Amino acid sequence: MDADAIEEGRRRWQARYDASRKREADFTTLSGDPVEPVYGPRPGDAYEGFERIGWPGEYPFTRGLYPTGYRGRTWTIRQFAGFGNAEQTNERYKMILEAGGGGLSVAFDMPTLMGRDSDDPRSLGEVGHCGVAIDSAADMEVLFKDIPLGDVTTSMTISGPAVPVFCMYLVAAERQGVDPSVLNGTLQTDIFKEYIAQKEWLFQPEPHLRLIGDLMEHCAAGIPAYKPLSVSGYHIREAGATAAQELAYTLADGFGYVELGLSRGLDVDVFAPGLSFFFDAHVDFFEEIAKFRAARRIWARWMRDVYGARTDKAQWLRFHTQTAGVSLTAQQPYNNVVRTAVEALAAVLGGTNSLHTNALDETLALPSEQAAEIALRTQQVLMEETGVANVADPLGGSWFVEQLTDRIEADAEKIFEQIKERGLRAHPDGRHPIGPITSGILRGIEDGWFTGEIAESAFRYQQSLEKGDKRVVGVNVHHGSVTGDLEILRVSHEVEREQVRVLAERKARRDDAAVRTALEAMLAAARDGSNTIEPMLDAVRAEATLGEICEALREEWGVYTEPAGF
Ligand SMILES: CC(C)(COP(=O)(O)OP(=O)(O)OC[C@H]1O[C@@H](n2cnc3c(N)ncnc32)[C@H](O)[C@@H]1OP(=O)(O)O)[C@@H](O)C(=O)NCCC(=O)NCCSC(=O)CCC(=O)O
Repeated sequence: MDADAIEEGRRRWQARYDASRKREADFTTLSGDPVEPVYGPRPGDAYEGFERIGWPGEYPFTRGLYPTGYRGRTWTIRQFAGFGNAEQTNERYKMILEAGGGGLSVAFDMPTLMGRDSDDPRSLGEVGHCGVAIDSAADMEVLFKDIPLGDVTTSMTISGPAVPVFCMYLVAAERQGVDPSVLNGTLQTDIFKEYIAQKEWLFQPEPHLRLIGDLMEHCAAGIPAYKPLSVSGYHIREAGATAAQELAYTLADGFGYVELGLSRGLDVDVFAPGLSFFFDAHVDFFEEIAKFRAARRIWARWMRDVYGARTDKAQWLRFHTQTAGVSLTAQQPYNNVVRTAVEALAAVLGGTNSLHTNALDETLALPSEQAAEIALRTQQVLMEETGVANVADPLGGSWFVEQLTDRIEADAEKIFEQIKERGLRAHPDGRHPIGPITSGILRGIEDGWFTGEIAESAFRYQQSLEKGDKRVVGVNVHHGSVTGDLEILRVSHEVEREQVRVLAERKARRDDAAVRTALEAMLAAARDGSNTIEPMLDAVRAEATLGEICEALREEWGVYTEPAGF
């Protein structure tokens, strides 16, 4: 790009920056020297390929979504938490909010993630263990007791049974007297990554996609700020994918949901802002920063050029980041604080919109209160002390980071081609039921391609670790203990007994006939193709349990068994 065009862009950015609201904060270095809100080429210099880098707040958004970067608003500190019953988790949420957490993020226990009630024999031993147990709207009410749902953005990490759990959240809001249309938050929902990596699905892919389409329709029509899909690379990366695979599979999944929305006749400029993303911040500092920058650029280009999005918001890739659980070690666990800080810094330099920092004890158990607090404070140290929130995309223009960004983008584009090819194998006539990327994803799930590719990457990494080419302190180098014992959070089995008892009591009190009628109406909608959300809401209002709703749908739609493969 020639120098004049760069200057014109700078002036455009400056005008938008001047017109934007900034935080009341001291934007100088520790020594008191002023810093600019963003840096670019020296005035008068040309810069080849600058259109790929650009200015913050402008297409292709490589440097961030807002002209102000974090000067307008810092990222959301959103710590993922949940354990035991709704009451215990509610206490933890209040502690997080009092300590300066900016939003909530619900971790559900395994039975809830699988759409099963706490009294299901298959839930035995798991109730309240890796997250909070939620059986019905009544539990959801307790979970958010004294937390005004209209004022706090709430993320819920659930995908198989996302839609019924979302209905419980809506009903809890209704019972607080909050108008659902003002709710703001995020539901994970992303089912593609379940088949690809995390493996927590309820049905075949098609009925899941149908439910997701219902949810997108419902939110686009009536809950404009809510993000019904958090397209997640985190679990793909944690399963062993490389950075480029994480990026490409996740963005492809995002394209799949765009195709789903379009196939339902929704307006891309209306529903696309409801898609947000969730990435892993692993420990290779620069590669991660490059990944985040490439993610925004690829998404904006595809949204504009392939799917016809016209507004900035529909071209924006907004993302939450979690530091890499898989990088934490049980050996010398206090070192995990350092790893997490470095990973969090990469997320921030990559422009994350929201961040979870893992606690040092998470390889061993759910975080203790003390470990959870250190994790939260890690973000606050970055935010308040280091000056990283003063300048947008401070590594933009670094030869290394720009080249890494380009390379990861090119790798991702190659993977999109492979996915499209798989779609054509499934539909050689080019007539795709939902869209070309969706066909490729579904084919890649069916034939185990994604799983195989990830397994291959995980295997290669493990080999290099075992050979000593890759080094991890306390694991294959620098052995020995630097710390004493950790105090681990243990969730008592009493939680399960109590949850089962309360559930039985609630079931005894409710009107069973009303539950049956509501479930029948929901199944009728499932059969006739109309939107399932309203009848599901009625079932939830009647205190139908999560297990009852999911079981009814399982019976209707059948279950999914992964093809065997190696
Ligand atoms: C979009 C995100 C990513 C972030 O939403 P947030 O509300 O926190 O932040 P945001 O939208 O970026 O910002 C809030 C509002 O401020 C505005 N805003 C932000 N920065 C601004 C700036 N500089 N200038 C002007 N406005 C600005 C935004 O446009 C938005 O307004 P408007 O709303 O008006 O636009 C959302 O989807 C989210 O919260 N995701 C979290 C997902 C999550 O927690 N997942 C946990 C998974 S845990 C998991 O899966 C477990 C893994 C495991 O351990 O196994």
